Amino acid sequence: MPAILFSSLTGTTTIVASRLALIFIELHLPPSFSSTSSPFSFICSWRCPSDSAAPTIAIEGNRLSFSLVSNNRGTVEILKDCSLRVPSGELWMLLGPNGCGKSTLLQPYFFNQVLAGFLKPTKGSFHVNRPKSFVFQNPDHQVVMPTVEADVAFGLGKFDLALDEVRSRVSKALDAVGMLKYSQRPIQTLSGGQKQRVAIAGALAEESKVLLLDELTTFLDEYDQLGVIEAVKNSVPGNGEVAALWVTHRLEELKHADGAFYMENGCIVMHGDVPSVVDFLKRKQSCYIQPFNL
Ligand SMILES: Nc1ncnc2c1ncn2[C@@H]1O[C@H](COP(=O)(O)OP(=O)(O)OP(=O)(O)O)[C@@H](O)[C@H]1O
Repeated sequence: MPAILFSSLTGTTTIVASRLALIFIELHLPPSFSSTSSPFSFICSWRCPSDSAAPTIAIEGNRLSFSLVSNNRGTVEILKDCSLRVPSGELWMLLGPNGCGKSTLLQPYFFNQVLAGFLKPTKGSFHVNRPKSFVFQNPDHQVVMPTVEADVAFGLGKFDLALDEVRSRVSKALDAVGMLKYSQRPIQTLSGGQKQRVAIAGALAEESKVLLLDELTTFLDEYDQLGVIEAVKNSVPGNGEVAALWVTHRLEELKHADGAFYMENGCIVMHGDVPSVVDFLKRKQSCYIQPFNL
């Protein structure tokens, strides 16, 4: 690791350990999972080698199901037969009411089989391009280093890079999220949205091909929300290199996406381009609103 960037390392041992664990996972686990107990563990046929115009699929899931055994409720089905695909170069959003399974669906894509028997899908198969990165809802759970540039450089410690290369990647990533001028700033002086942008820059510096984003803007005001949206859009520039799947509750963010999935009760009940999903959601809302005569 570039020691010069880490010279003022302080506490936050737990978060550092988490980041190191994520690096370990990324380095040691295969990009695909296929449940051996599944009748659906076939190789997905979304990719068609003979069709050169077809987009590469960066994230794909086939009939994923996930159950937990609960002490008082027995077996609880959290995900039921969920299939999805996100092409490279596109940003897709994952929407749905609280508790419908959005975060659980995102997690298997990131953790793969690492938690053996915990977040391993009960049925189904998936594949995610690599490298991939996960950005959490609360940036305080992710940023660990004392300064902005040190935090972005943190994940690069797993590569054997020359210091010049580290500096170049850090600058490029910070520039992409509009944070270059904050390179030397102590992390604790940043707003929530600025910290989120630093976390996204960390993923970009690692040249991640897939960004898994969980409710990035939940704690942010409108200004920071827009900064984060801009950062994500710049990170998925449409050149087919990076794909993002973003869990959100904020319907106004949909207009920034290339497409969306809508979940209810563990199932993906609708997916498509943004106009189709907006239309679907409007029809759903009118069912709630009409009885109140609003
Ligand atoms: N480890 C667990 N043990 C028991 N139930 C769990 C566990 N993890 C998730 N669940 C349940 O699974 C369901 C889906 O949770 P999940 O966090 O994926 O929902 P979500 O759609 O992301 O919700 P929110 O929008 O509130 O973040 C919830 O009912 C949750 O209580």
